[in-house]
Amino acid sequence: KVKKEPITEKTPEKKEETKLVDYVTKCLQDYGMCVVDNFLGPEKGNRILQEVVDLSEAGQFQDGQISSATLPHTQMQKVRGDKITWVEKGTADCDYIGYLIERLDRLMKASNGKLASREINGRTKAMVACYPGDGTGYMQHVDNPNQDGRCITCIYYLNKDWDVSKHGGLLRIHPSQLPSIAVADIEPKFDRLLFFWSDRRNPHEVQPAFRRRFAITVWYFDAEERRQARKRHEIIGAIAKAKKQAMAPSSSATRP
Ligand SMILES: COc1ccc2cc(-c3cnc(C(=O)NCC(=O)O)c(O)c3)ccc2c1
Ligand SMILES: [Mn+2]
Repeated sequence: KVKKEPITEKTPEKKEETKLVDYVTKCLQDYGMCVVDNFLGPEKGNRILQEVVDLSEAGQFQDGQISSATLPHTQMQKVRGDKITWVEKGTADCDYIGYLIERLDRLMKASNGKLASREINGRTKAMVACYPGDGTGYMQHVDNPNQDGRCITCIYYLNKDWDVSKHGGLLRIHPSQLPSIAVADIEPKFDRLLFFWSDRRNPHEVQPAFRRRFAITVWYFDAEERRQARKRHEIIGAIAKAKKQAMAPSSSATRP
């Protein structure tokens, strides 16, 4: 008697998610980056935007800027003009930002094992960033130039009716994995999700923004790289401690 196999009926959402996982993993493999538009839909997108605007207007953002010490003080060209605040799932008054984090975690968990040899095993909190629109941006940089463990940068944009020709604020990536194209220009559009490898494969910049520009970034960790980074950190800490002890005036020494 043949055992009747249960039909694993995939719900439409399940099918949707599998399709998205296949698209994201293939894109990251082939191009080192991936854009997903209309990720959550307008209702959820608007809820998240409202929470971010409320955070911004409640003065929750701190200056994220790093100023380039090399330039004379007068023309201090800010390396980075964004103001940031960190949000975790469960942060008060951030239920919809929490929902976004939940959806990203699910997507990354489902993508695990399909991202080259990377094993994603954790993430940072969500960094909510606001470029104030004063013409500041972020000079070309690499998110993770020295193997700190972060392997995928994931940015969710919240800017309605963004017109780069008027508002600037373009994200320009100079992908080293794609010699064929010089740059990838990504507009910070509402409900747009962007992934890219956080390491030196993707130097990028935020061009000067002339309108308030919101984004939420989560960095996902690669287990092995994170382990190595922690180990290096511990060794550096141990050396510093040993040095301090060696330099401290030893109590046993008799005062002259
Ligand atoms: C030591 O504490 C901190 C805290 C927060 C930090 C945030 C960034 C960062 C990195 N990249 C971008 C970016 O590329 N944005 C692209 C876009 O918005 O389209 C950005 O906005 C911000 C870098 C260093 C940090 C150090
Ligand atoms: Mn960056």
